[in-house]
Amino acid sequence: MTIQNIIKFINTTDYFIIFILIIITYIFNFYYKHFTRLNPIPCPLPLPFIGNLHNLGYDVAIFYKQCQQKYGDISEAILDRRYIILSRPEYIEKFFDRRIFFMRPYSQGADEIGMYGHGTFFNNNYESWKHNNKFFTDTFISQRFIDNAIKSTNELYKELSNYWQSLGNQNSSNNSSNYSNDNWTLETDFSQWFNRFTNDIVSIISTGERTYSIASYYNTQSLIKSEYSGALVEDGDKFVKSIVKYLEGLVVFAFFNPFIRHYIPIIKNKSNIYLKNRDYLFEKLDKMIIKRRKEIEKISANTEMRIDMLSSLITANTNENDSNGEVLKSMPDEEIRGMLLEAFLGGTATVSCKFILLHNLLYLMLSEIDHVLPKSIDKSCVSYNDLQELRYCEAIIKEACRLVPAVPFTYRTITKEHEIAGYKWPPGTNFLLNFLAVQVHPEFWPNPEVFNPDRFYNDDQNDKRLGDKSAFMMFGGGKRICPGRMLAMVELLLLMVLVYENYNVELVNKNEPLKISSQLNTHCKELRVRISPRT
Ligand code: HEM
Repeated sequence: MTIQNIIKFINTTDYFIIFILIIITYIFNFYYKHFTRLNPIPCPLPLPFIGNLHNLGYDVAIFYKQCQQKYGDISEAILDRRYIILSRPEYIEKFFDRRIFFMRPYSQGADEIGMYGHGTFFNNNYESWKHNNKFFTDTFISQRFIDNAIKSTNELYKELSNYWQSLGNQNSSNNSSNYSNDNWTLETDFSQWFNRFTNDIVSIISTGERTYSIASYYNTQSLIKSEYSGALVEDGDKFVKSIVKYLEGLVVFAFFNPFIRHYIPIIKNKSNIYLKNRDYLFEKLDKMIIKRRKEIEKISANTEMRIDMLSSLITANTNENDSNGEVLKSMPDEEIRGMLLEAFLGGTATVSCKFILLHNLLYLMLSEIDHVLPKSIDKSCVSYNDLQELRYCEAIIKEACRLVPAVPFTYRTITKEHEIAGYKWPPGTNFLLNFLAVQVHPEFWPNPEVFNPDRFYNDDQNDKRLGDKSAFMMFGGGKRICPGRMLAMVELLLLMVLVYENYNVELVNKNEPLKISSQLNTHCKELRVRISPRT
């Protein structure tokens, strides 16, 4: 009997029964594999097809923290694959060994969204990662770039301050008859300003060009418009929104398996929106590269090059030979785009999120700022050395980051057998390093939920655990430690000096919980504050 004849004999009920049998076999196989897996670790029960995706909820980091609370310092979850969740410093320590290059789990989603294999974060090719990482490190840690960042932050702050003053005056003149130029109040959303501020700064440092994104936010709030052309400002607004959207989409591409992304209607639609946003963003970054390439071609050999990462990336290796005398290839545009993308992703929401959560202990913060940088000195001359003296302010930043990490977890995959947390794991096992849970672990932090910067200030506290690098991982660790860490700290300290010295900033709604959510990084959705000049 031919297959066609067999098909003729099968009716609708038979098809239905076959379908049900396939599903039952799949479910049986799924749970068989689950209950006979190597090193079974306590975990929430996964469901066929979706694993533990239904447990993720809106906040991924909270889910991992709950795993620690419910199942202990080692637990596991099935997302696009099995992840072992490590929530104790000793378990994580191994991944911070600077001699080992740990890979990140391969992710088809990261490939689809255009990050896999480029830049550093999702790059598992050691040679290419090393090359790119050196670029980031040279850029963001060199004194020349840091000085440029300080200068640009000062200049941009002046612009921000003018916008606040203008908005404050517009609002106060409407609402009160006895206001004056230095006696105004502005109620506004801090998170919108600083997402844009840090985007503008990272753009200046990375590309030498502004995105005009703070001007764009000012225009949406003000009757008087900024001096920049409408098109530039609109472009800046679209750009910063697209960076934030790209970051938001990363979680869908990193953790949802391809079947769900491609075939489940609501998620498929969302994924398509993120892919469209990727296309816009990549086109924009490509245009920046082409423009700068053309500018560089016109610059004569004797002229000094502008200090920005894009120029360095474009001119890298040109006219140079390797140790064997071979002419080195310059970096392809696709690779440069990957590096720019990571700089924008790393520099936009992470720094701003941290900055806007620094309200606590304002009084102590201000007295240190006034002591190190007396009010009389011109803040636009603040040097890197001055900032290093702000030790209490730095402790505040660290403590805020301990409680609400800007990056609440990271991940690694192993390529050789390793013993971790008392179990032997085969190559290919994926691990989640659960920073959020470790940084409030009661065995390592006394009164973990209490905000107390003294933990990072009092050197003589003699608390051995503070010396344990894996109990506090603001910037991760090992070879893959954040290359933007120095820039991030400088920017945070400088913004603290500039904003809090000159303005009274108070929360509009002191009792309202913070509107934050964590995907791959923590994002502050809104923070309503009341700003007025400090006299
Ligand atoms: C407060 C601000 C910031 C925080 C808290 C932060 C934190 C982190 C953390 C925890 C990681 C993961 C490290 C690991 O896997 O061990 C990371 C990676 C990274 N960060 Fe940052 N970051 C910040 C700002 C920045 C800035 C300003 C940039 C660049 C402009 C940047 C660029 C990167 C890059 C490229 C990586 C990937 C490194 C790799 O995998 O080799 N970050 N960051």
